[in-house]
Amino acid sequence: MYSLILLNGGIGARIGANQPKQLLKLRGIPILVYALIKADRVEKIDQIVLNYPPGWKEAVEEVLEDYAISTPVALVEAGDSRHSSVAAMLPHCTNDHVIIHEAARPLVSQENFESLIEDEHDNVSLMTPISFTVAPVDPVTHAVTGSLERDRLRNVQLPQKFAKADLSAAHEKAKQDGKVFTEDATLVADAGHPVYFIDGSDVNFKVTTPTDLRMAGFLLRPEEEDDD
Ligand SMILES: C[C@](O)(CO)[C@H](O)COP(=O)(O)O
Repeated sequence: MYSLILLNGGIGARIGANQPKQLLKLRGIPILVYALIKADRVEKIDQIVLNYPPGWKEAVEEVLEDYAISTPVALVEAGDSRHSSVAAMLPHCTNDHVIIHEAARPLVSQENFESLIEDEHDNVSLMTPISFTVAPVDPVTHAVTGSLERDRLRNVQLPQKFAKADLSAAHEKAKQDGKVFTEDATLVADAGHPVYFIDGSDVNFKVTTPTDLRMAGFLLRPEEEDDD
């Protein structure tokens, strides 16, 4: 069985709302609820560890009361970084295998979770091929400093699954080395544990900007409004 670490602790500054973006409503439902509902349907997830931005515990508790999520949910206050949040949530996980997802990806599907679980490897991330070009640059001088081979790059998505022992050891190592990562697949791989990717889906994008918010509202099918 799997514990789901559901990252919900950001304040979503890039959206410019007066509340964390994951509490904003899309088609009448808080963004956070879409991922909760999908995870709740996955038979092999028997625990959800959910964090909340400091000061927003009651608001998140109200959301949980309003939607009938049957999987037990443990609430943990978010740290001041993604690293510290994941590290603080890990000890609450009751299983040896964990899945990490983020509330800001409301278009995740039940199949996304299940394809990870079905994969034979312990440490696996959804990823998609890149359809554009990524260039290394010097952000100060605006000089282009090289080139990257597109076939050897992937857009890292969540959800991801990990052996809890590998994830804990990798977090400890990153802390000791003073290294910062923007997600956990590269953090675990950097610590020397094998990590693999399987195909994600373009639809499972992260809602970061006001434009993303509009696109997500457009793509969320009315069928999903009936799920609560
Ligand atoms: C985890 C992530 O969504 C992978 O694509 C991304 O790195 C998150 O970035 P953020 O700046 O923490 O929103």
